[in-house]
Amino acid sequence: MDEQHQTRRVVVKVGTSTLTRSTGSLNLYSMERLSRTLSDLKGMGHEIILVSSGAIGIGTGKLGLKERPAELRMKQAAAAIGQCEMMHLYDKFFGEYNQNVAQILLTGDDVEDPIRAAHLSSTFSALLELGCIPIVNENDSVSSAEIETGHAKVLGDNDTLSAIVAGLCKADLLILLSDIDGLYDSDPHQNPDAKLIHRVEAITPEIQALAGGKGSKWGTGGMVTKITAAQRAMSHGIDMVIANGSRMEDLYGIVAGEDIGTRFCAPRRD
Ligand SMILES: Nc1ncnc2c1ncn2[C@@H]1O[C@H](COP(=O)(O)OP(=O)(O)O)[C@@H](O)[C@H]1O
Ligand SMILES: N[C@@H](CCC(=O)OP(=O)(O)O)C(=O)O
Repeated sequence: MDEQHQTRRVVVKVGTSTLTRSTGSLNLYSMERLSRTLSDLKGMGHEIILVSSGAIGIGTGKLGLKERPAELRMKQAAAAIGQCEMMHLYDKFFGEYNQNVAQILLTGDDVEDPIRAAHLSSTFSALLELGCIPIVNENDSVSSAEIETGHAKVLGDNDTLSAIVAGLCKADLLILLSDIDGLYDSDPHQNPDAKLIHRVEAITPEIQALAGGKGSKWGTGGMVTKITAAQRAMSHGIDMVIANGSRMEDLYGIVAGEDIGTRFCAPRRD
């Protein structure tokens, strides 16, 4: 069977910058195309798990606030409002393509505790067996560690969470959709001559040193958390690709193994 037709278990992570516009309002176009493309990939026989950020951003937009709230309890409240809205929209968009979605909200404790992690892993496999698309986010409204910076924490951002989920689900591939084409040799928002790196075979200190912070007021973590996620995915034998969420059609080529974005290549498992 060639790679084009091989069934693959794919975790796709989408960032706030892809789901919301710079004004803070929802990017419905992007959400619809994401839902359609993932539904189509599933129709092609792939198993899909979506890790979606956006709860705080969407909640902030729904409340009509100009900025992400600074106060923790307000961020958690915004997450509770935004998560509900986000799942409502995913249910609607995926539903248009006859796909059932399921919500999974996680904290660091859930993935660190071996019993909870085992339950989680069985739930994922049951959902996939039922033909569902699980949609995962951090449980921001019950855990402060995930949305505060500077804490000792297991999760802390959805890039890391998506790599943990990929490991738990024994995925074949992790794709991080961002507002940028991949890892560059410096932050393109600071250096217009920055060059895209197509393949990374190992996370060296040189690669780590390339990563800068977030690109927009809605994002968190920037490339630093994406490199950490790559390291974790590779340690599970899973390739990770960073690609631009503004070109959802690229997902077909990435799943088929084409040279799109930046591919972090895990050592072969066989
Ligand atoms: N070396 C680099 N290559 C690419 N992007 C970088 C680099 N260093 C920092 N960045 C920044 O990382 C941003 C993407 O991360 P982030 O803002 O957290 O978005 P997301 O919501 O997709 O997680 C880019 O917009 C870019 O400004
Ligand atoms: N869990 C938070 C997002 C955390 C996060 O990592 O955001 P992002 O950098 O946009 O992927 C939320 O749903 O708002």
